[in-house]
Amino acid sequence: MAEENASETQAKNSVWAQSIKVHDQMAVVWRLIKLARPSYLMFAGAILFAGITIIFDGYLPFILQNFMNKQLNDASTSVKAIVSFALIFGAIRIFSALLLYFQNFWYTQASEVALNNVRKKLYRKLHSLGMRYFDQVPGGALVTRVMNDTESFFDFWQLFLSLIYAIFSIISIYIFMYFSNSGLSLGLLFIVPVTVFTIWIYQKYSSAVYRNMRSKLSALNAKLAESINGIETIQNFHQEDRMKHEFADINQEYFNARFRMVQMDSRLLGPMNQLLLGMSTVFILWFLGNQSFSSAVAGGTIYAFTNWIENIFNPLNNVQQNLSTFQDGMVSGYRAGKILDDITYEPAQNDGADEKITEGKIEFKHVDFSYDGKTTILHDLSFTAEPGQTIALVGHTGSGKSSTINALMRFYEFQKGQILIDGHDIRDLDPVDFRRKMGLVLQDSFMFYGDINSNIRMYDQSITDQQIKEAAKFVDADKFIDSLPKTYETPVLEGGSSLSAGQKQLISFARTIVRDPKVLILDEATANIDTQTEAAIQNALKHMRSNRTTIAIAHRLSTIKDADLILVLDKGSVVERGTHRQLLAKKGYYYDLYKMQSMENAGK
Ligand SMILES: Nc1ncnc2c1ncn2[C@@H]1O[C@H](COP(=O)(O)OP(=O)(O)OP(=O)(O)O)[C@@H](O)[C@H]1O
Repeated sequence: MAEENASETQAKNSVWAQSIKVHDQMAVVWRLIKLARPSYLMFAGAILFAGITIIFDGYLPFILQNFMNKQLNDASTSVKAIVSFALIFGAIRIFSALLLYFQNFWYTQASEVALNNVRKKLYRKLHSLGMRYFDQVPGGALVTRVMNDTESFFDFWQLFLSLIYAIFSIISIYIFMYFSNSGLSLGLLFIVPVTVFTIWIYQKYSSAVYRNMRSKLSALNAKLAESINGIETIQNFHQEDRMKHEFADINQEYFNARFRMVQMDSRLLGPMNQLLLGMSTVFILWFLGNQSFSSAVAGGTIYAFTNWIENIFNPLNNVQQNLSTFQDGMVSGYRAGKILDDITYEPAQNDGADEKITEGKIEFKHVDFSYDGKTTILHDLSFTAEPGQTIALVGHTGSGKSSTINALMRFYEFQKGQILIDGHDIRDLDPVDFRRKMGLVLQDSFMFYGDINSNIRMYDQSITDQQIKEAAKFVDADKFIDSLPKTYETPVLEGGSSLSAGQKQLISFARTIVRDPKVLILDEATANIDTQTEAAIQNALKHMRSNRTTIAIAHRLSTIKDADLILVLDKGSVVERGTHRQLLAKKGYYYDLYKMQSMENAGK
């Protein structure tokens, strides 16, 4: 029940469920036009061709009218006159078909180029955003925004063309009709307000139905993502039936929403247009019939007017059928705009920051840190790591160990105090040098699609194969790599699912050490690793730490007994500090922690 409420709340909170204000819609339209900037020239060319096609569409019935009224009624007309008419008519048709081809080709091409640009722009923007942003927006939602939402921009730009096409068709056809029969053309103006009204009504009702449908689709996607991501837990806790029922319920709601949409489209659009077309034709026949009592009405005029009227309704039909695209474009544009306008950037360095890390001395001076600017997580944190020293951070879960690393690595901005490296304010350090000299090894090392080589080299071509082998040897990863059939060329899947947790750790050690960092930051793995690999890892860590300043998060206190300084954290404050011996002698917080772990280990 709680789960159902959660998905309902999610559906209600989705952008689809909320109507977007007219002012915001205009801003989105303007943004979508601006995003298409790299394709302006191609769009303009396609629109120009569309303009010429429109004029031909209006002109052809006019020539036919003249032909029928003059040539066909004139007994003295020559074969030459008829053939030249046919040639002109045929040439215009062929030219118009060619223009249509170029118009479609250029416009679609222009939309593709614009789409490509938007995707690149969004991706670049995501990489400029800080961790704080990713804490707030789920990864699945971002994939939808960069991939699916941008697809609807494509349709939106197509709709834009059909709209321009329809407006210019109507104007041009009315001009031709006016020259053919001014009274009748003015009478037919009634189509314009009626059509605008129909579109308005349709838009008003369909937008609610459409938004409802899209919010159900979002909920359905979310349910699917949840089932795939949580498949292990679902199977483990026998949740399959519950998930199946919940999915079936949301799927049914989506079906119902789609059904309402189809019902509405088929009720409103097609029949309404047919009705209007019928009424217009009746009006033409009535008007010309009436006129024929006072003066002769030529057959060509009737033909031309019925043709023109159809030429007005065709593009209108096109626009109406794509109106749901407008809703799609609005919401997608709104969501993409939110990413592009987001200012949750990575913490910035000071202007002209170019100081380099040379020794690796680290100082925290009265640092306060908060993720959201409201709850302070680290309070008045101070410590110094002299070059080559190892500082260990210990404490219960949630005590602030990872947060200390997050502030030191500049993943998040800290609010108060100072962090100095080699005496320089951390904000004055050259960002490229900073990332290269600070070697971070996380608990969960991410593996990229490629092979072991590329995962160690990380696409830095200045690193040689020899250096990769030396780094692997240094961290004791060479033995397991050499035992694989393809050694360093062994393929690695995204996430490293083909490797064990310990092997991934060793590769990530090699990845860090090959860059020869000045400072090592370790988040000790808590994953269960077999004793042999564990010994290899501990050995590698010892090796890596020698001659490097190391800040290590230690979950097992036995691994940091030799640290130069141990900081015991509790609720973001240092409650004890000293060496292993000093802290044991104190018989305080650390002593209790150590005792507890020793007892746990003895019990195993
Ligand atoms: N990205 C985040 N956004 C907001 N609060 C966070 C974030 N990460 C951690 N916190 C909060 O900061 C506090 C300290 O968490 P931190 O991850 O630093 O603890 P830790 O000592 O590393 O814990 P563990 O040993 O479980 O990894 C916790 O209260 C946690 O809820």
